[in-house]
Amino acid sequence: MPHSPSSDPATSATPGVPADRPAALSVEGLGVTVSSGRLTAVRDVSFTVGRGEAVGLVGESGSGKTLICRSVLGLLPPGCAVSEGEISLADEALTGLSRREWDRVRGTRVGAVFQDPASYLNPSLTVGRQLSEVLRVKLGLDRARAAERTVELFAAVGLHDPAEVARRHPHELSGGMLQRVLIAVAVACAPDLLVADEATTALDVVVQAEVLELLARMRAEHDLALLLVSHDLAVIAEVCDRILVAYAGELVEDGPAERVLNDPLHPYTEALLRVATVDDWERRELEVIPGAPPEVGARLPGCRFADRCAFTAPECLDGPVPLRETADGRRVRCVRGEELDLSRAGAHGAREVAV
Ligand SMILES: Nc1ncnc2c1ncn2[C@@H]1O[C@H](COP(=O)(O)OP(=O)(O)OP(=O)(O)O)[C@@H](O)[C@H]1O
Repeated sequence: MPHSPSSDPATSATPGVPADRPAALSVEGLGVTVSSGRLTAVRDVSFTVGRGEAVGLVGESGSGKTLICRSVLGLLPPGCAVSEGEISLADEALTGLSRREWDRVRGTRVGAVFQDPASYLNPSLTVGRQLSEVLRVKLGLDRARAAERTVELFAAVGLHDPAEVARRHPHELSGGMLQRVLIAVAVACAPDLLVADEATTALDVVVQAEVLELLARMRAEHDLALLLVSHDLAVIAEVCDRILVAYAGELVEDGPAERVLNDPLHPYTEALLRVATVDDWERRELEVIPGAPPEVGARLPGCRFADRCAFTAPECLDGPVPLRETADGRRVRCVRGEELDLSRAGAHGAREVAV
């Protein structure tokens, strides 16, 4: 059974979470340093994912998406660390957990699926054995019950002939099958939250659609919250209720998917959507917006997007720009956010975009 929130869950008072949903995940003022603390790669990141909600995280390469996900999973690479902020599940603070406590939380409270499933599986053990071990260690099932449950879970993620699949080693399975195995491992202990970082990127279009459908089904059946990172805006648009836009290590926009996609408030979001040709979902990847984001850790006088933005005014350089809430409950990190009408035909958020 999924865990239920404690008596004092984060609630609708938290920006971004709909009134009827308690938060499954809250991230408050997250900062992440890289290069052994010398550079700040993620700063002032605050967001929530409500129970059963699917939240997409988008942004150019290097904007900090993976560091944010790995902070939530307690899996930052060597040399990287959470330097500021709080991360909590509905009823449990995660910041500062010991390695042992993280091992308990991962799998039971939070599951993860990444781009390259093979690298998260042991090549010398059958996939059935690997899932059975998780069930025995995390849920205390005995050998027979764990083996039985493994086959049930493989069937639940749509693997045909699950008993036979359980006897195979990772190299005997296709990429789509491996991703289903990893999803089975990730949801085996009924976590509240699944973090999927480019989980469908390496799959062909048909298998990608099947895996997305599987995630949607898991979410509906188990009230699972999803934090989904993808370069593919079509994937985000299809799956997510809400979209977070990251730029240069900060969140610059947070709002309902439909509003963010059709009426963006931040010039970066508008530029991102335009280069991805919002109406043309066949183009799978975001193209690069002309110009370059600031170097990791660069200290700038104001908005980090200012030198690529067509709307920069003197006030944009008057100190760090906070992520502020708008009248309609969205959030934007732009001093001119509500004054600009970016939905107008012909509005251009970024300079020098070839038309
Ligand atoms: N292990 C590391 N050591 C040093 N710098 C790192 C490390 N991991 C990430 N960074 C830096 O932190 C910034 C954010 O990286 P991150 O991987 O989170 O970006 P991303 O948005 O996920 O990019 P992509 O879409 O390419 O995966 C990048 O500039 C990156 O160079």
